[in-house]
Amino acid sequence: MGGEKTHALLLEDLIENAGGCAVVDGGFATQLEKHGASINDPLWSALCLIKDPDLIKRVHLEYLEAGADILVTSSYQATLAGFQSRGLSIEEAESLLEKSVKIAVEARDKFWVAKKRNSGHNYNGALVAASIGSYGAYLADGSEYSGNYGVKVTLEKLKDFHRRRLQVLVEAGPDLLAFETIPNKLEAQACVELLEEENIQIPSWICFSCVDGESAPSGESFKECLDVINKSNKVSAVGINCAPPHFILSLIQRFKELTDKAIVVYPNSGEIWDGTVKKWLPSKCFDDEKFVQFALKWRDAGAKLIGGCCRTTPSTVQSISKALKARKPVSNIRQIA
Ligand SMILES: C[S+](C)CC[C@H](N)C(=O)O
Ligand SMILES: N[C@@H](CCS)C(=O)O
Ligand SMILES: [Zn+2]
Repeated sequence: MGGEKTHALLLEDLIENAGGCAVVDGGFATQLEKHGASINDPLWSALCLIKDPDLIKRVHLEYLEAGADILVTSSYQATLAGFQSRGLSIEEAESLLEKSVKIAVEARDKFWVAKKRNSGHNYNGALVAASIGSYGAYLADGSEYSGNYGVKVTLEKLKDFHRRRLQVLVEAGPDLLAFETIPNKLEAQACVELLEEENIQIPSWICFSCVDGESAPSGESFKECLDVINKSNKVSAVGINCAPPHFILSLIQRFKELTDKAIVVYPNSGEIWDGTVKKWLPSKCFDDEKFVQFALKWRDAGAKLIGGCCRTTPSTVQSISKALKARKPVSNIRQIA
């Protein structure tokens, strides 16, 4: 069996062992802020890789305790260019990227060793997904929600932007890759081409942002976007993250028509990010109870990976996990070494 097959099975096994639908963690940056971290900065949550790595580990452990089967790393807005513009060397920047994966792996291993000692727990051995935030996240101008990168941003430029970060993250040993808040077809294409060109052997998901409930933020249809992704077997799952929960059900139904890949959804609380003032604005917001009602519908509509994004917390994930795993047969509990 080739390495690629083994790695792809890791995600499939997790979904099966979770009872048919695995739980992704919740708002990572949100939880850092709950603990007092100040991330109003061009590096956003990645600032904590420099300032407070212990807090990153603490937040990962909180999401594991809440029942997350997948931890998404702190690298969403961690980029080589971003770190270098703060005066760090390329070596230091690469080492911070590597650290984002190592911290999550350490948290996962520590948690699992402790849980394995007690029989009767209902946890799965979690996987670590290295976050790869969109180019718009790096720009820090709200363009991960507009998809408007301007005419100068070509396919090659996007591939150049992502390539070295992708290589460093993969070398650090995550279980999978999570492309997040991709706002247009061009960037989806760049991600797919990079996975092929770099011959990446671990599974990945590509998640789009969405601001109208219908299309990618750029206005391009999800059919166009998914046609690009469907061509590659390097992508295991596709979906939506950091969009309002009330958009999700119909998007899952749409995606089911457009792809055979697993569907992953982890929406935000419904608040809207204002990229100019760098604040979450209240909108049609949803509490944990409502989020869970939605999550059950998303599961029934065929989503295989469900979690929360910005403004959701460990309490949201705990509620989702309890609800989604209520039917999980005891014999299915994953016991990996
Ligand atoms: C997912 S958004 C809230 C992340 C922050 C944004 N890229 C910014 O830096 O303004
Ligand atoms: N993984 C990132 C996504 C931001 S949209 C986070 O949770 O902070
Ligand atoms: Zn988010």
